[in-house]
Amino acid sequence: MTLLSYRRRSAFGGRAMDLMFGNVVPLVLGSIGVLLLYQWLQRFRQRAYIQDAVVVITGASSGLGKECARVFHAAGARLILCGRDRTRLQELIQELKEGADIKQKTYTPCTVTFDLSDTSVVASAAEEILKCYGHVDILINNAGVSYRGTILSTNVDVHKEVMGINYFGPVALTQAILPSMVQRRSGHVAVISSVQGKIAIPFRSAYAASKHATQAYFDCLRAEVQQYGIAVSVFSPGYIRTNLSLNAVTGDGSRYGAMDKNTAKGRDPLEVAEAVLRAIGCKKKDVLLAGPLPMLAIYIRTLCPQLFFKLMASRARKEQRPKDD
Ligand SMILES: NC(=O)C1=CN([C@@H]2O[C@H](COP(=O)(O)OP(=O)(O)OC[C@H]3O[C@@H](n4cnc5c(N)ncnc54)[C@H](OP(=O)(O)O)[C@@H]3O)[C@@H](O)[C@H]2O)C=CC1
Ligand SMILES: CCCCCCCCCCCCCCCC(=O)OCC(=O)COP(=O)(O)O
Repeated sequence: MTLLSYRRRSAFGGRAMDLMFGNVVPLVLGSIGVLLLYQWLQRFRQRAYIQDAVVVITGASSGLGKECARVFHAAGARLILCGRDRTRLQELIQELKEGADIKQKTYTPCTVTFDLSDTSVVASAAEEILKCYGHVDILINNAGVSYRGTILSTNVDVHKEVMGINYFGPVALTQAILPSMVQRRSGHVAVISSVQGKIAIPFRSAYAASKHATQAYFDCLRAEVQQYGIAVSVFSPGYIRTNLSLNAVTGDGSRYGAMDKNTAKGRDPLEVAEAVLRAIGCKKKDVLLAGPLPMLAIYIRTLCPQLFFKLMASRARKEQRPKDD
């Protein structure tokens, strides 16, 4: 290497170092700073959105609804807890009071008890809800029931019962609360649907149908009420470790009463509730809270329906075999 080429090279290296420390490093550090600031602002906005907000949660007496009550209470929301069993709701309020963080401003929740399957009482329940704080900021339609059975052995009344609780109940409650949100030009309606609102699997006809109807109704609602400043979030979780399978109804209307393996191995309801809180805080519209397999199933159903139908038919044959035997 000649002296000249060595000098040229070291001059080039020097310029590269100048460029690096003069432009690239400040640019990278600046971008990281902007990103962190953006994240901090997002978190601040999410917290401010929930703090003092009037939040209604249906099905708050157990499972996901109970955990939603915990996380929204801890975040400073003014809760109105709904369910059919006043005693269980009062027990939850006691638990929330005892576990409250003294650094966070929290409110003692109100309760409104009613049966969602009886649409004739939903309007008066909504009035009672609206009387608590004069308005509702966030309505979380969480209450629901599942079903297990073959279509051949299922009474039509069971389909009506499941549709009543999972679909007509939330529709009636939402429509009773909506006018007050429209009047205020503000509000947020959320619903806990399911992966089964996007794909239908065998032996869940009544449940999957009710969740597909839910997805469709709330998608229409989102489009219609955005102009009034009202947000709509649809959540589609996969299996969650709750009493859902125990409380499921069967084809003859009796309680299924067993803890399914998939439910027992499902996600922790507290973790799901935290994801619901975060997503509502940033007004997410459609939130899938499921693992890779249900996600893959949704893609296959959309992009390659013939394969999905084959897979489901084979699943139906396999699952039915032990029962037939
Ligand atoms: N667990 C899971 O794997 C998944 C659940 N989901 C959905 O999450 C939601 C919550 O279910 P989850 O917590 O798992 O199940 P749980 O059975 O633990 O809770 C269901 C809740 O709904 C309430 N409820 C049921 N029927 C009625 C009714 N007729 N009127 C009023 N309230 C009623 C129950 O209240 P009460 O005390 O009065 O019985 C209970 O609080 C449901 O919509 C479910 O479809 C979605 C995906 C997966
Ligand atoms: C050749 C590629 C193979 C890929 C296989 C993909 C097909 C896998 C099927 C997966 C089905 C997932 C079903 C998930 C159901 C679910 O999470 O439901 C949530 C619930 O609401 C639970 O209610 P349930 O009453 O059924 O417990």
